Amino acid sequence: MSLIHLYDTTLRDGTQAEEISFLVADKIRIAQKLDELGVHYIEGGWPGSNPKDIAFFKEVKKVSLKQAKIAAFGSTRRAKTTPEKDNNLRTLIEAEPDAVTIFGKTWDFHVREALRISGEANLELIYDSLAYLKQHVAEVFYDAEHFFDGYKANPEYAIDTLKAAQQAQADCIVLCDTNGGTLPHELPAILTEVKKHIQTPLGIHTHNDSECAVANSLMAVEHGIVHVQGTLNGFGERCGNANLCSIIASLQLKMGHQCLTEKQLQRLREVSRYVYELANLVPNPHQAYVGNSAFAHKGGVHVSAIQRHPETYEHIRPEQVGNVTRVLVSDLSGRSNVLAKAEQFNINLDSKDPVTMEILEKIKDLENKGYQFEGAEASFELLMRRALGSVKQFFSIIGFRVIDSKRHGEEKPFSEATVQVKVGGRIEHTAAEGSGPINALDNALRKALESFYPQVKDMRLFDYKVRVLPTGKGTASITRVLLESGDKNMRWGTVGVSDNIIDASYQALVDALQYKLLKDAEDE
Ligand SMILES: CC(=O)SCCNC(=O)CCNC(=O)[C@H](O)C(C)(C)COP(=O)(O)OP(=O)(O)OC[C@H]1O[C@@H](n2cnc3c(N)ncnc32)[C@H](O)[C@@H]1OP(=O)(O)O
Ligand SMILES: CC(=O)C(=O)O
Repeated sequence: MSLIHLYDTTLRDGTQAEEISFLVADKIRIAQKLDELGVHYIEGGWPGSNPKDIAFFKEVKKVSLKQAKIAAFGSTRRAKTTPEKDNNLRTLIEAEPDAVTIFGKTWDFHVREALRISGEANLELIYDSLAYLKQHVAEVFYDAEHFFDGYKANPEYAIDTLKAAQQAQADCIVLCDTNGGTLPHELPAILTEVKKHIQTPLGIHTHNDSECAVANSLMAVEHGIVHVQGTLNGFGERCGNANLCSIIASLQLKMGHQCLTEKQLQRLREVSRYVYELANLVPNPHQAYVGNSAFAHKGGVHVSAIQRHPETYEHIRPEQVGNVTRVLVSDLSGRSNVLAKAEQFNINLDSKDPVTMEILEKIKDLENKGYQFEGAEASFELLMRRALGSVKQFFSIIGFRVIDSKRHGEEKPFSEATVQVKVGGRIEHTAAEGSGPINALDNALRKALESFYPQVKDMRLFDYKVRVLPTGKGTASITRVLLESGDKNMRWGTVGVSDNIIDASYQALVDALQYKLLKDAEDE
């Protein structure tokens, strides 16, 4: 199978997404990751747009990339000037990239309305901008903006614009579904027609407005396209660009195209998450191939089958893209879920052991009360170990009291908690203040335990989520609290449920502390 060139535009079209903006340093770090992943071209930005993008092209020269080529993006020249005098083309050349990509108009409607010039003048813009760039830059790509809409409106003119790019010796002509409205079944006939007129290698650049960006890209490859543009995680203008993570995995694992090495493909999830991290966005758990839920099995029937053979409910082996199989526990679980979790936690449990059924019934009962263990595996492990009688009672709480007072309108509320903790035969009675009642309780619990277990100081709270369960009881509703705690070695999730938010938080805090002490004791 032919080599498909992967062209990443996360740093350009990706930053056209509403919530995304990268610092220059972040752009450089992402470029390095993309290079390690093995993409062939990295579009770094539009130097004619802003100083940050100019700085990127300066800075990227200082890092040594293993194999990726850096591309700069811009448009054809402005109508009222010549290529030599056009500011945008000048900045593209001054950026000294390995490749330049410029977009031009294909759709006669855009030529009329957006550029307000004649069709003939637009053909000249395309031709002389590309021909000029070819004299200065090693590789020049042409993005035929709105190609599919333009072709549907006026096929002859759309093909003429591509011919102008071909005549100017563009190295690749990229057909863009700029508005993202094209559907996969439309592509084969259009591509067959294009290939009758154009011998220059063809590329594809799609947007996801009809949720078909990846499908359109794959269909295009199936019909002879050799260069695929997209962004990591599908970041991009409006609904986003074609998600390169999905494209790479499908091309390589399902369509037989060697884009990356096997080892590089195994880093797909890591790179996807790295880009989320630098974009300051929470990863989409349901993202194909690389998401947390992509190989997470919840239904008991599924879990039972994957334990017999993973392919029964997994379309690829998750480790091929650096992901892992996960088994979830919920009220949709059967014994297989419990047994799979026991194995994960190194707990010996037999399917015929009555405790297995007891644990399963307990989970279903707790889920019915509002508990959820998918984000609270530490609470679930404690539940299992408690059912088996195999967890040490590091401490017990005799009681707690939380006071939250605001004595007059302008005063900041004051929160204080007292707890009584018993460890062995000793009772510790402590009080602590906090920013709000939960924080005060957290502080008091830790303070009480620290004299017995100094390692509690290392524990940090990373996330605190409260969900009001829909009972229709207003402020008397049941709340579920999910905590994410951690130390220098790991992170763990715990859960509490109550019609009293402080009690729900208390349960999750106590589980978090118990789990920390349990894991530290195991390590010792
Ligand atoms: C499909 C895509 O995603 S293309 C990429 C879109 N990305 C961006 O626009 C982000 C970066 N853009 C920018 O920073 C700015 O828009 C700039 C610096 C490029 C241009 O800024 P301005 O000069 O103020 O123009 P403005 O943003 O209003 O854009 C309209 C101008 O672009 C021109 N233009 C649009 N497309 C093209 C094209 N393919 N070739 C030549 N000129 C074009 C229009 O004719 C118009 O020029 P005019 O005002 O002289 O008639
Ligand atoms: C070039 C480009 O980004 C587009 O047509 O969507």
